[in-house]
Amino acid sequence: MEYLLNSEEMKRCDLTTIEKIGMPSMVLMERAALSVIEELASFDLTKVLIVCGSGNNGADGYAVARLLHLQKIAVDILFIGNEQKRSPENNQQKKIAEYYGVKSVKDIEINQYTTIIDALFGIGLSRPLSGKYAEVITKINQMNVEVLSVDVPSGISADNGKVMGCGIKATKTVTFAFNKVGLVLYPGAAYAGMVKVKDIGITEAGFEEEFPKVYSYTIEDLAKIPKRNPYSNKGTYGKILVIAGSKNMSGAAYFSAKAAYRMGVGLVRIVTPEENRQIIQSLLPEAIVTTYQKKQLDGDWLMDAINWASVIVIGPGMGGSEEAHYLLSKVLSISEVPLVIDADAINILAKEPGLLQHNKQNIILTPHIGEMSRLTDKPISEIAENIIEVAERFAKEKKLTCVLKDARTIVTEGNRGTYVNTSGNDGMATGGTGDVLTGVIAGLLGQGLSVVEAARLGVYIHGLAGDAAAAKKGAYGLLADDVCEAINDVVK
Ligand SMILES: NC(=O)C1=CN([C@@H]2O[C@H](COP(=O)(O)OP(=O)(O)OC[C@H]3O[C@@H](n4cnc5c(N)ncnc54)[C@H](O)[C@@H]3O)[C@@H](O)[C@H]2O)[C@@H](O)CC1
Ligand SMILES: [K+]
Repeated sequence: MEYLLNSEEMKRCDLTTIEKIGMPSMVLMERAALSVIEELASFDLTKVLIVCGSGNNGADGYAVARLLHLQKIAVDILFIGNEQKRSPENNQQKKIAEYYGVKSVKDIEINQYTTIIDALFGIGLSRPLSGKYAEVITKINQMNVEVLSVDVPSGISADNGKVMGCGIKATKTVTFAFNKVGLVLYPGAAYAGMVKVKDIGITEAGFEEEFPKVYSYTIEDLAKIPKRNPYSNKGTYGKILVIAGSKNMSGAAYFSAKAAYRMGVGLVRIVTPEENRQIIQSLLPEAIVTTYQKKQLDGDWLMDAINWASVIVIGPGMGGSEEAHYLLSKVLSISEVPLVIDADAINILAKEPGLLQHNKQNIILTPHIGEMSRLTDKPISEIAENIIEVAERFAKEKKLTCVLKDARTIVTEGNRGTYVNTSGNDGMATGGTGDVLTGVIAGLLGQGLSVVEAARLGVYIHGLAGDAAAAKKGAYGLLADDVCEAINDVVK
């Protein structure tokens, strides 16, 4: 697990470390500068320019300049800011750098530098950039030179990854103590380049009682996958009912069901229109197939299927027909088991939110941004820009677990910690991968994970499977089936 801090949380942690724990600010800064030097090993240091602002991010820049200068590396400092507004540490670092004879310049000479170090703004950025700051950032971005950003690419909000007017496009960002939300969410993640989190002596002790709200998973979290039991049978690992597919649309049911099997469940039963029987049975003979015909929905078969299941997936490829509507309303009103609601079932809910009145607080809803836009009546751009807040508010209001799918998928119950997923790649932006996700989540539910844990871990595993598949086949031609097949590279 990795915490993702916002600037307020990081500032509080800095302050506690300095004032309560007693670690001197200048010691932290020296370690910060040394960690930047370590990460410069792969850069061409023939001639380095360090752009410094007037706060403590700029102070880090002066310290890096001095350390490089003392290693006999040619380095210039360009100060952009207000002399009167320098922080105490900035003044002190400037004085030390000047004592050792580090050179300052007044402007950037194009084509002179092989590396630029960006120490204009870090977590202290508080408003959009304009004037001389915007000018220098635009100039740096236009130069064909590698850039290392100190802590945060200047102009990117550490809170949410938004570009505040303009932002440095870094090759690498060296961030201190903990990763930041704004380096993980887009567009910030794209501006940050490769992100390295460096220990500078600030630890979780600095959180005191109040831990950061947002976090991500790392490979160690795979230990949360339930262990297999040597004394078990196929009923032990869950009975998953997948209500999916419509006439001419059988793939979604197949992907969801197959992913659940790949994730380790014992039994999967697919409920789908009669037209899909043959194709599903030949694609996935392991599945039990129950089919229905138009206008033949009533009857014991549906109750039997619902009562049989320990987990239900509903929606993939189901369409918006009367039958789909009937199935969803039945499941929502009768079922007591965890539900994964996706795709067409989400669109039905968007039109008829009253169907959620029977919500037994065991629902995982997995909208992508377009579906969330239909659910909330908000424009897609507004959702993309406020992805964490939108997911949290929706989950809290509807009392469910929301999996808001995007390049960085959010998983939240609304009031506790919020998960931001960092696994996965752009190859997964292809038809069917969402169906695979429902199967992975259902598989984890079937093996006993809580609703929110299955959602978080499912999203993480699904992304890792996408990464494993892309490593083998490349991102361009990735198919949902490749992601499905790669689940077992992740879960062994
Ligand atoms: N001892 C410490 O406090 C440590 C601080 N560290 C560094 O310090 C940074 C935080 O320092 P600060 O809190 O001083 O913040 P910054 O250095 O990020 O910037 C703050 C300054 O920029 C001004 N500012 C904000 N937005 C502006 C805008 N749009 N246009 C013009 N001016 C603007 C603020 O008024 C303030 O003067 C971290 O990102 C990190 O790099 C690290 O060295 C770790 C230790
Ligand atoms: K910076």
